[in-house]
Amino acid sequence: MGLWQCPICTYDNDDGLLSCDVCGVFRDSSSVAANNDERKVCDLGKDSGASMLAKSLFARKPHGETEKDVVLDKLLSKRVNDSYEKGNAKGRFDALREMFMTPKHSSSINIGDSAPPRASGKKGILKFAPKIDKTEKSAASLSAIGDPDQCENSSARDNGDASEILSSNLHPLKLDKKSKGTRKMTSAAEYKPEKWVLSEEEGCLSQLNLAIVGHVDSGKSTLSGRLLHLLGMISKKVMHKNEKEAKEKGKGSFTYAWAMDESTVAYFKTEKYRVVLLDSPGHKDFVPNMISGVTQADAAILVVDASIGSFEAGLGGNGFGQTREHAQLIRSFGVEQIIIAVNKMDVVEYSRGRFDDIKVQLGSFLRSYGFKESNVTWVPLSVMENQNLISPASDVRLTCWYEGCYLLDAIDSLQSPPREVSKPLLLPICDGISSHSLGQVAACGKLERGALRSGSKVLVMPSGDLATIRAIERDSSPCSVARAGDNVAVSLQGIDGGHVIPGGVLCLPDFPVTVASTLELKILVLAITAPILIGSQVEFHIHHARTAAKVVKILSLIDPKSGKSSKRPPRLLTAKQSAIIEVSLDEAVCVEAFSECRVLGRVILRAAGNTIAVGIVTRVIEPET
Ligand SMILES: Nc1nc2c(ncn2[C@@H]2O[C@H](COP(=O)(O)OP(=O)(O)OP(=O)(O)O)[C@@H](O)[C@H]2O)c(=O)[nH]1
Repeated sequence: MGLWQCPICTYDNDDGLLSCDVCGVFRDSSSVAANNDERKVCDLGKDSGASMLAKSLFARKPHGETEKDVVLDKLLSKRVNDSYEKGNAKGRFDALREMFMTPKHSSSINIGDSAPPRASGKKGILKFAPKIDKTEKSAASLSAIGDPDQCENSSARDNGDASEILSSNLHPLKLDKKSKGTRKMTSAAEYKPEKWVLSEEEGCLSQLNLAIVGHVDSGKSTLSGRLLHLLGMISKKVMHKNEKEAKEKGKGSFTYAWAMDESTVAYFKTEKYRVVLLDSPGHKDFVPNMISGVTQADAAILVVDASIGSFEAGLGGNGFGQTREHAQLIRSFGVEQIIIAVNKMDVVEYSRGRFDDIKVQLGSFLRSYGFKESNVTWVPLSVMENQNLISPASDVRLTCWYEGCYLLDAIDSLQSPPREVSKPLLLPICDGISSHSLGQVAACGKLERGALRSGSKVLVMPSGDLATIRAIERDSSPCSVARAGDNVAVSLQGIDGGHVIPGGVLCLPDFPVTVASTLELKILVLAITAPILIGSQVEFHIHHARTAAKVVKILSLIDPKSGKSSKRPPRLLTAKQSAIIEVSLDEAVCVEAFSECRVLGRVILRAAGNTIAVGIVTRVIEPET
């Protein structure tokens, strides 16, 4: 069978196909063999422009199945995965869920109680496999997207006082759509924090939310498990059980990884920080969970496998490496400080040459993604042989050339992330847990702004319902006050559990966040193979929310050098382009323009299992009423 090349994405399609298998663009009818299908192509080809191209995406699906159906099916199947493994929540939150959900505990557990929950955390999950370019242009565009000053020049302004706040359905849980007519009452600038908000707890270490990311099998879970073990956070009993089980299954090397999976805690203390680990398995199928986890990260450890071939695979020579993709996603979510843990150095005999080579190769990618050299720390280590983890290395093959810091030292050298304690409360919900029998509801997530304490009244968005904070838990222990930066589980009173959903937000009643389904975005297109068109269906991610969305307008291209918008809107977007587009979401989300609130203004677009663009919200467009 012959081939024909798509004029748009240049993919070589089998002769029998009427439209491009990759981007859906119709084959030029003049070159199609004279058969029955030819008439169909010509008929459809009477339509013109990008909308016709978009239609072709639907035309090739069998049995009337539309592209949208396919996207939604994918979303649904992914949600099934998500429902049992949350990359961001780790043991504490899973424990809460388990306590509420298992009959064994349901009669006795009260999350307001002071007893810490017994946990059985599941391994967090994540993955994705976009092909990402390293060109200077992409770098410039990406930096521009992450730079708030450059965002100011967009047409964007939040719709402010006139915003009507709608309840909405958000994935993965369904919420009845209803308008509460909630209105913004006060501008954030008018917020005056109460005294208790600003009075710091004495002797309390500041919390550092540390994402652990990297290519599949690079050793993330083994590293996390071993760190927790070395720092005394895993009991001998649990370790013994894991060792036994791992040996029985002939997988002795997984002892530490399993310890991480079953750890009762996923945090430890250093001299400077209470560190919460956000473990993120590297398989590409779990990137959505990784995105949710990374939105909470203050800094990250990117684990790379030093073995010959594995490091290269992680860089994506075959198009499926997660090392680069994870690095780029982390950066696009505002994480600036990164530790590169060059693991499995034992496999390469602790070779200095190999370490330097990895530094050169990966370093150039990191720079192109906007990481400053001063914010990147490189640590050669072997988790298996316990070299350079919580104390200086002892193996002479490493000590003979390496004099830098060990991993724990590198973590303590991270700069304390700025905390917006004196701003109005903002807690994006990464997980909601409810027990109908007990009438209790809990929300989990990182406090991004402000503070909360037991007894405070909060607004739960997008439903717009009021609830009262009943109890707060941090690091598996109850506390009366939590502040910006803390990762907490909060039990709520007076609210229907179905309204506390991942992607929702807890905020102050006088400072509700905006809820909208039509947004203007500034995006950087990654190394896609199919162009983005008007009508393209995408999977839209924003903080912990995700929903299907459609590109409804491509407004302008942005010149990577000048940052200026083109006068004429382009018909489609290809790899490495930066553009302003408008998207319409299937479900409304809690959102603010990036210039107003970074954490609610960063977005990622995915399609067919790949990340196709990263960007920011430049304008929240009022939903039609
Ligand atoms: N030789 C050697 N093997 C290691 C080292 N660290 C981890 N491993 C092995 O690498 C394999 C993968 O480790 P994991 O911790 O499961 O890797 P991961 O990155 O969490 O994997 P995913 O969750 O699937 O992405 C296991 O067999 C580990 O025992 C190391 O320092 N040296």
